[in-house]
Amino acid sequence: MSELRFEDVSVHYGSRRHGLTAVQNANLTVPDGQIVGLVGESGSGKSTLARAAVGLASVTTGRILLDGAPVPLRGSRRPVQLVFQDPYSSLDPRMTVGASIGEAIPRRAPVAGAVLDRRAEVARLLGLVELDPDLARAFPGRLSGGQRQRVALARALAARPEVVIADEITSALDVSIQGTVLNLLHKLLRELGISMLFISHNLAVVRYVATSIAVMYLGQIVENGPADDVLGDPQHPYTRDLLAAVPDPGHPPDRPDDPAVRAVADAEPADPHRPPTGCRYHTRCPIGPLVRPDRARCRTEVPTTDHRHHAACHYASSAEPALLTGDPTTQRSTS
Ligand SMILES: Nc1ncnc2c1ncn2[C@@H]1O[C@H](COP(=O)(O)OP(=O)(O)OP(=O)(O)O)[C@@H](O)[C@H]1O
Repeated sequence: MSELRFEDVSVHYGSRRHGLTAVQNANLTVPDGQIVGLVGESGSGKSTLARAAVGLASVTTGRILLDGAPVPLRGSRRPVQLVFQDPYSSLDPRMTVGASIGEAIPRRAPVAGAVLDRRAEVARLLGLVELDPDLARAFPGRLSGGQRQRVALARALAARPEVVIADEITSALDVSIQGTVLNLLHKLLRELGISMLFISHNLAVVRYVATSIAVMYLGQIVENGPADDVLGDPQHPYTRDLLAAVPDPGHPPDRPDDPAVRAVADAEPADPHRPPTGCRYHTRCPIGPLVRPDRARCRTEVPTTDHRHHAACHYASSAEPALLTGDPTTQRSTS
């Protein structure tokens, strides 16, 4: 069993007065053997949550647990591994692929044959990520982006992790290569029984791999549940907006002459140093006080996440987004 659990995790950067809370009270579970997708726009705190799980960012409050115990961050056993977005900067250009992967293999007692063992282990790891073992002698400069990302994955697997956190690992790749890397991930996790937190700003990619999905906005997880529910019946207006942003030829575009569309489009992006009070999305929300003055509570009251699949919105059950229904005064009130 390998379950990664974030319990009420907050991460604050900088000084108490002038810093910024990049993650606030995040609760998230990556169950054994499952892929959980974490989505949200740039700056929402996804990478910070990932870095906190491996000790690269300090947890200010809350706990991160692996099977109920704090994640080991020191020593040779590193059961949670992070794979970064950029395969160009995550590999040392002066080291061969084999040396890079070999370096990540935990040290064992220095016994005769250990060098050979290590070489065999590097070959096994390259095989796992479907690369030719001869590439061990190559330098990263000779590899394509997709090959580098496979090497980065092999490095993570060298530690025999129980959980892998993949942070935007396909974002820098050509679309044609993204699919093969995603298929490889699927296969590996099934074969090795590894759990995964898969971070992406791209809902279409997350939809492809994840069994459940958490949505982050401005440091908070605003919706969380089984992938089919979150994608098929999104409750939080931010999730709906993310979904609407995924190109869908069968869907009519928003009407730019709609006053609600204009009000939301004209809204200033929120400042993470001074996040909005109440619901953090209220300054951009298409069903909030921006277009519905009677929903002033969104400005002051923090919504709880007690809806069907955990959406932090006072009006989560008001199914139609204002953007698509036009005149806000004719909308059904659910308050
Ligand atoms: N080391 C740091 N010091 C101060 N602020 C930081 C640091 N790292 C990130 N931030 C800030 O924390 C917030 C969350 O950033 P984070 O990188 O976690 O978001 P993200 O959702 O992963 O975005 P992206 O997809 O662009 O990486 C942002 O406002 C960012 O500017």
